[in-house]
Amino acid sequence: MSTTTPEETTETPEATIAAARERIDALDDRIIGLVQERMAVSAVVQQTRIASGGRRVSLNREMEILARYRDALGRPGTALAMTLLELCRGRI
Ligand SMILES: O=C(O)C(=O)C[C@]1(C(=O)O)C=C[C@@H](O)C=C1
Repeated sequence: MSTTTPEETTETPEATIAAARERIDALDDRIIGLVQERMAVSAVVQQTRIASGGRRVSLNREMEILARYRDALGRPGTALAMTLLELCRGRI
């Protein structure tokens, strides 16, 4: 990651924005890949629990996950965790 600021370079604002957007796009690609990986791992947990007589959903575990995201990211973190959980186990 570059640590130079626009003031330290002769880059135009347009070039700085374009370069930063490329990094954002690359980060978003990685985030989407991680979400898809999370969905696959979550499916293994859910299928294993169902196959052994349990329920698809574990509310205690979801409370832990919500708290973790809230502690790290504040209130929007809770919303993000809820969206991730919906992607991973569907709507409840
Ligand atoms: O950890 C589990 O027990 C899971 O089933 C995974 C997971 C998740 O995606 O994080 C999905 C559904 C459950 O309600 C809780 C958590």
